[in-house]
Formats: sequence, structure tokens, C-alpha cells
Amino acid sequence: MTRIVLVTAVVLVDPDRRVLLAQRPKGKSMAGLWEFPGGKVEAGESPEATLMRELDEELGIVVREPCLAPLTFASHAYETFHLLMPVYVCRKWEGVPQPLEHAELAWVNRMKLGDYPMPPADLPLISVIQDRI
Ligand SMILES: Nc1nc2c([nH]c(=O)n2[C@H]2C[C@H](O)[C@@H](COP(=O)(O)OP(=O)(O)OP(=O)(O)O)O2)c(=O)[nH]1
Ligand SMILES: [Mg+2]
Repeated sequence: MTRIVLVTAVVLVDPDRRVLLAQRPKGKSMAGLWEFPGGKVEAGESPEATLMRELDEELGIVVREPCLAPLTFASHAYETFHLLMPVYVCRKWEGVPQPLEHAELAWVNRMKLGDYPMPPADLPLISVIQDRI
């Protein structure tokens, strides 16, 4: 039996329909790969509360809960845990995203998402984003 780790992530979409990717920093697992901002759901937290906290910590932006819409999810067996990751979409926030905890940020044309190396769990998300964003 494997441990399920619940992580929430968000696809931020700008007015030009570009998507924000964030590069995992040195020293963390999967360093250098491009992910969607977010993080682990902590005890007592709703998934939406996690996302609002992580977006403040990681990017320095403020997102209101009604601006988070469910998009899809990822389910992936990593070696040491099983990732279950609800993915939201958000088109409205306050502030300008900054790489406060990532190596770099990139606003990416959704048709170019495949050019950015991502964690294996994220690969099935690309076509969903391309079709639905
Ligand atoms: N935020 C985020 N995490 C992802 C994505 N894809 C993916 O496999 N993950 C994995 C990486 C981590 O193992 C886990 C949660 O990421 P996190 O940002 O909260 O965790 P972390 O790297 O800080 O982990 P840790 O140092 O606290 O142990 O989910 C993604 O698109 N976004
Ligand atoms: Mg994170």
C-alpha cells in the first residue's frame, strides 16, 4: 500500500491566454522541472485554502476563492508516494507573480507547454489545458 499525498495546483491564465509555469529550485525533489504553482494540503486545510496560502507564499499574489475553478486532476504513482493533485484554473488575482520560492517563472503559450520539462504527473495535464483553457 502506498501513501496518498494531496497537493493542489493552479493554472494561472493571463489575458493573452498564456499559462504560468514555475521552475522547481535546486535542492528540492525534481529540481529544474517546470510545475504549476501550489503545494501540499496541510492538516485542517481545505484544498482551496492551501492554494490561496501557497500562491501568497510562492508568488506573492492574492487570489479570492470564487476565482478558483476546478479544471482537472492528476493521479500519479511516484516511487515513494501516490500523488493526487486537484488542478484549478484562475484568471483573476491581485499583484504580479514573483519567483519567491522558485528558480524562475515563465508565461507560456499553451501550445508550447510541451517544450518545458515537467514532473511526470503533469504530462497528461498538457492536452487538457490546451483543449480547455
Ligand atoms: N506544486 C506542484 N507540485 C507538483 C506538481 N507536479 C508534481 O508532481 N508535484 C509534486 C512535487 C512534490 O512532490 C509535491 C508537492 O509539491 P510542494 O511544492 O508542496 O512540495 P515540496 O516540493 O515543497 O516538497 P517538500 O520539500 O515540502 O517535501 O507534488 C505541480 O505541477 N505543482
Ligand atoms: Mg510548492
